[in-house]
Amino acid sequence: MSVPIAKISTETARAKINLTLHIGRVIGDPSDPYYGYHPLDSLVVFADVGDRLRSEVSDVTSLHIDGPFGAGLEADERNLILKAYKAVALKADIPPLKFTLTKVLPVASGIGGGSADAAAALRILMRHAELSADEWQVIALSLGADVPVCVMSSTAHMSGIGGDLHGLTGLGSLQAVLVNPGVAVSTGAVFKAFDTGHPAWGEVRETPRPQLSRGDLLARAKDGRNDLQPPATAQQPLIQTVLEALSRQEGCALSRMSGSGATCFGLFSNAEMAKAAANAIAENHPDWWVVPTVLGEG
Ligand SMILES: C[C@](O)(CO)[C@H](O)COP(=O)(O)OP(=O)(O)OC[C@H]1O[C@@H](n2ccc(N)nc2=O)[C@H](O)[C@@H]1O
Ligand SMILES: Nc1ncnc2c1ncn2[C@@H]1O[C@H](COP(=O)(O)OP(=O)(O)OP(=O)(O)O)[C@@H](O)[C@H]1O
Repeated sequence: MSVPIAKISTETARAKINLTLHIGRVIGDPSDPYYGYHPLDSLVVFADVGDRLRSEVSDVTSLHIDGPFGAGLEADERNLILKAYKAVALKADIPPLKFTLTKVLPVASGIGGGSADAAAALRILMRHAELSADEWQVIALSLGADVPVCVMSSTAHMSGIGGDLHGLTGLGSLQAVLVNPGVAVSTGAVFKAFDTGHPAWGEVRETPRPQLSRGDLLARAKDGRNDLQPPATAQQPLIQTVLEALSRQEGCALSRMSGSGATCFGLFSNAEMAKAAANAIAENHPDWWVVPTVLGEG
């Protein structure tokens, strides 16, 4: 059975938000394939804001980037979209594709923009190549720990180093505001600081603390935390300023950092309160990226 080929494809690369992120002790066994990585346990939701990726069957594979955050990103072979293409091309016969990425999400900001772009590219490539579910999973994880969950792009419990996924349905949605203060944070550096900074951040468990397995999204979020927030804030104190700006807003039920930062989210009782909070923060900080959004739908 051959895969039906669409000449033009489009995908949205939605922002990934770690409502909770529990981290365990670094994998210290050099014979382990995930040596140097950390076991994690996370409740992941997706926002209704994201990058847009378009592809068109062409004579040669290329990438063009535009959009508000396009200038901060090179369109060369280091880009995760071209890495995804290359990884699939090693396994299957795929046509050259001309990709256009509209970069809406800030780069290196804890909301998986690069991972979501790679995942969007994989979803497009799935229309051009027939590989087994296991092969797609191996390719996704080889591109980044967040890529498999971004391929799913729906509410999930994530464990292992990021590749063990369990989809969660019926948990509804949350009104939220995302805020990034315009400072890039290196994921690897924050994990390193997490390792070396103890006991300042508390004791590191060998396996990460499990998630609450009942209740709605807000109850589950409130039960957990982001273990990377203290080491990231120590590296980038502006994160604390963002968290305070969010928690000061009327109706803010919870404020927390996502991923390795620096983007933080605030959860609000309703859409009006989220919009009012976003307007107030944007007015005080015109240089910050501030977006009211819905988390967990679709
Ligand atoms: C922090 C999270 O965003 C939470 O969702 C992810 O775990 C990070 O996912 P990602 O950005 O796709 O990460 P990768 O590109 O695979 O790894 C970047 C770096 O983060 C560290 N890393 C990442 C994932 C993990 N489970 N343990 C780690 O220690 C490693 O030092 C690695 O070199
Ligand atoms: N298409 C892309 N978009 C964004 N970053 C990319 C892309 N391709 C490669 N990168 C590189 O990947 C790195 C991480 O980008 P990304 O936006 O996924 O980080 P992040 O939001 O911190 O992720 P996480 O939530 O997984 O920690 C950046 O330093 C960037 O240079």
